[in-house]
Amino acid sequence: MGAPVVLCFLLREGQEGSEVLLGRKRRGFGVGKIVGLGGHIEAGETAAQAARRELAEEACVELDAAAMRAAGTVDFRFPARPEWDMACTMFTCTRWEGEVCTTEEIEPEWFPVDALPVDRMWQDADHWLPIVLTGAWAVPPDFLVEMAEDNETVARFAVLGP
Ligand SMILES: Nc1[nH]c(=O)nc2c1ncn2[C@H]1C[C@H](O)[C@@H](COP(=O)(O)OP(=O)(O)OP(=O)(O)O)O1
Repeated sequence: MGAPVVLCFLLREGQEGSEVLLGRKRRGFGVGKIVGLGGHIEAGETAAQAARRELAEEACVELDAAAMRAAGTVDFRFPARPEWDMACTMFTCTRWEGEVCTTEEIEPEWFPVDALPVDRMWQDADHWLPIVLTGAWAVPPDFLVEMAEDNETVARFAVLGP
């Protein structure tokens, strides 16, 4: 299993429908890409606690724990770079306090759920993110993403469950 990480997708209703908060990564892993907000789960933290800490650190918002919904998992595998493997737990959240801000880590931006910036994201996001964000599942889905030798192209994608 890869390093435990979390992603949390804030959702709001815009004029054209549902919108999600993503952001341009300004440093570290995936720099330059549009990514979900989140990061590594620290020792002693639950995934939900890590999501609240990361969203406060990366985007200045305090999530309302009661408005967080478990949204599945992604097992990210990088066979050419196994130290990059990550076991990702996901949440959506529809209520928070504070104004979204830009930090050293990320420049957050709202996108319509039906027009995700997939050309500027990790190539695999197109496979799983629309499913996660529609929320049209009763049980949160579990995905497997295996990257090719270049650590960018998707070699294998699978929905493991439910
Ligand atoms: N193939 C992939 N596609 C994708 O969309 N997101 C991926 C991915 N592989 C990893 N991620 C995400 C999951 C995780 O939340 C994030 C890890 O990057 P982090 O922001 O945690 O890394 P950093 O080391 O820059 O920062 P910290 O954890 O804050 O130290 O990358």
